[in-house]
Amino acid sequence: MCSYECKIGPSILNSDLACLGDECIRMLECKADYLHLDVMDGHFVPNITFGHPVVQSIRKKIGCAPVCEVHMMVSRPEQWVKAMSEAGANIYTFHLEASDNPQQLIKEIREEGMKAGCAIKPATPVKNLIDLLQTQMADVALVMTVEPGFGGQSFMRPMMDKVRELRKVYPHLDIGVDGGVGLNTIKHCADAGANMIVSGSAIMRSNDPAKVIADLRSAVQNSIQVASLER
Ligand SMILES: O=C(CO)[C@@H](O)[C@H](O)COP(=O)(O)O
Repeated sequence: MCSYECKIGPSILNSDLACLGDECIRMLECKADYLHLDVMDGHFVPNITFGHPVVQSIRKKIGCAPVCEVHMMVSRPEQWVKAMSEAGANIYTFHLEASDNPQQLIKEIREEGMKAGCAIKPATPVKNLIDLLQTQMADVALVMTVEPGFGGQSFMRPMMDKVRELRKVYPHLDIGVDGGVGLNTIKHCADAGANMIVSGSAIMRSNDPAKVIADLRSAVQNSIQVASLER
């Protein structure tokens, strides 16, 4: 048996932000496993979204059970750990490129009661992330499959080599992909070994988001099953 499970996390970046709370509820009703909340500061990436006050409002609206990952596309990610934990985030995913001391940051995130995720941009070698994980294990490794900053970009298939490499070294780790992931690209992600699937426009812009989520899930589950049989 494979020891990782498929989890689908809609990115709400491309939703109607005027009704963000309702959009989050809609995604959970469509059987999303978690919500992926894109936090951007206009410095680490050329776009601005929202911070911990909005995360707190979302938490109030959705209740305490649903899992929220905050994807911190910000410089100095260590400065928001406590605030995001108090706002109700469950997974705090920072960018390796943005942190001076990622080992320490992972410890601080856990001390605040959250899971720690570490993301890498397309130009960052996967070796940098593996080196970090060898010294300080994280809970989630997130491979960006677009340049972070905007939804609706094209999937970068060469990033699957990074996912494959991570899966080879860490058979039990939660490995995420983020950017341009939809029904046309999910098989590449699933076959490479990704199990946390962040998908924005493919879900949010569909007339039947529940079906997109179900189809993404079965693609990943099929690959997990095949991988189990090959072992
Ligand atoms: O973090 C990001 C972009 O920076 C992503 O979460 C996107 O928001 C995903 O949207 P799609 O590429 O799936 O439309």
